[in-house]
Amino acid sequence: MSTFNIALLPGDGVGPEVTRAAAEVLQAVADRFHHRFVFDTQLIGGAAIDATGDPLTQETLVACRQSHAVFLGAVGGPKWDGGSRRPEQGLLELRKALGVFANIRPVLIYDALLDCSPLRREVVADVDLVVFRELTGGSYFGEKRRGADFASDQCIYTTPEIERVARAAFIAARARRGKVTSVDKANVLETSRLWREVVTDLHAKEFADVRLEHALVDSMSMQLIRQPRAYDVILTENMFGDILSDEASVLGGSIGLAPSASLGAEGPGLFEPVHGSAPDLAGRDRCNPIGAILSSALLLRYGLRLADEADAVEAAVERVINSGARTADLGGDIGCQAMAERIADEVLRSVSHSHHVQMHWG
Ligand SMILES: NC(=O)C1=CN([C@@H]2O[C@H](COP(=O)(O)OP(=O)(O)OC[C@H]3O[C@@H](n4cnc5c(N)ncnc54)[C@H](O)[C@@H]3O)[C@@H](O)[C@H]2O)C=CC1
Ligand SMILES: CC(C)CC(=O)C(=O)O
Ligand SMILES: [Mg+2]
Repeated sequence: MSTFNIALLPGDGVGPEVTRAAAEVLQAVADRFHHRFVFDTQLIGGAAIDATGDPLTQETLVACRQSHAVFLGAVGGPKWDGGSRRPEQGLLELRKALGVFANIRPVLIYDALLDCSPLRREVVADVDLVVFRELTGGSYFGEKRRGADFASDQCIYTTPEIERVARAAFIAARARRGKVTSVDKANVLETSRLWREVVTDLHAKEFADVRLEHALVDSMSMQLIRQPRAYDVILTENMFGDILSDEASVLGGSIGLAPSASLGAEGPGLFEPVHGSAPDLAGRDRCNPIGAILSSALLLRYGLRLADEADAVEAAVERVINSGARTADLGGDIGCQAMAERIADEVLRSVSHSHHVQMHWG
């Protein structure tokens, strides 16, 4: 029996609900596959500010560093808006401290949910794409200044920062359909001009077998919903990736379904749903836990290298969706907890088989 330490950071809003759901499914995996998962629950975000004044405490950081993988729910909410310490700052600091520069956001389309997307069936059917978002650079991390009548957020990218996330995207593309669309704003931004040069050079030197195209972020955000099947791997910088991946989640039917994995060169990965703390749903058992549960599948695959176990979770999610179970965001009336229980039960009964295209990276 192998033992893995998993740090759980529930955070704020629906964060604790979806974290509980993911932990329940992970426990089912441990039972079904005879592993031992030791969960260490720690504060982050607004919950950490309330308890300690700090959105990321040293205790939380040490627990994360000592773990094999970190699972995070969500942070933020109106309670802390306008405060001097922001919950979101804790998450940004954690990403930086763990060095998780590549944020991988697969967009999953379930046939049974095609009608949940506001887009036409024929537009979203068979979409299979993944966003590689740079996660520890750009304007979220540059110097912030605020004067009486001005504010600025500096956006800096270095060549190594661009190269390492681009390399991850090219490697993923090789294992998929062999195409990378690099998104920037090179007609306006100097950082984007460097981004385009570095991606082009790396492609020529190491990945000439992969098809590379460049797109400007404004037209990309239009094409992504007009012809999403045109894309395989979308590579982009931090803020553009944040925005495009929320947009892309609409293709699958709900942001509540969308998972993510954040990986670095070494150390534990960070796994979190794409959505935020959804204050409108918090504490009501109304949110969809599937984005979190699929993030726990990514934790198994990339964080713990347990591919069969990850397949089992993904297959269990698909079977439960195919059975007609729907949370409110998808037009149903099943609660977050009941949905998690159904998926955990399916995991316990599972033999591993999954149709999802696997990414091999990290
Ligand atoms: N990774 C994180 O912790 C993130 C935190 N945030 C924070 O979350 C707070 C709320 O931000 P919003 O802009 O409202 O984004 P949000 O993603 O929390 O919610 C946007 C919309 O999606 C819905 N939604 C989100 N998660 C859902 C789920 N699991 N099931 C069903 N519906 C779901 C919400 O009800 C809302 O209508 C803010 O404080 C923001 O800073 C936002 C994004 C990411
Ligand atoms: C720091 C987070 C609130 C940024 C975000 O929206 C995300 O990572 O998806
Ligand atoms: Mg976001």
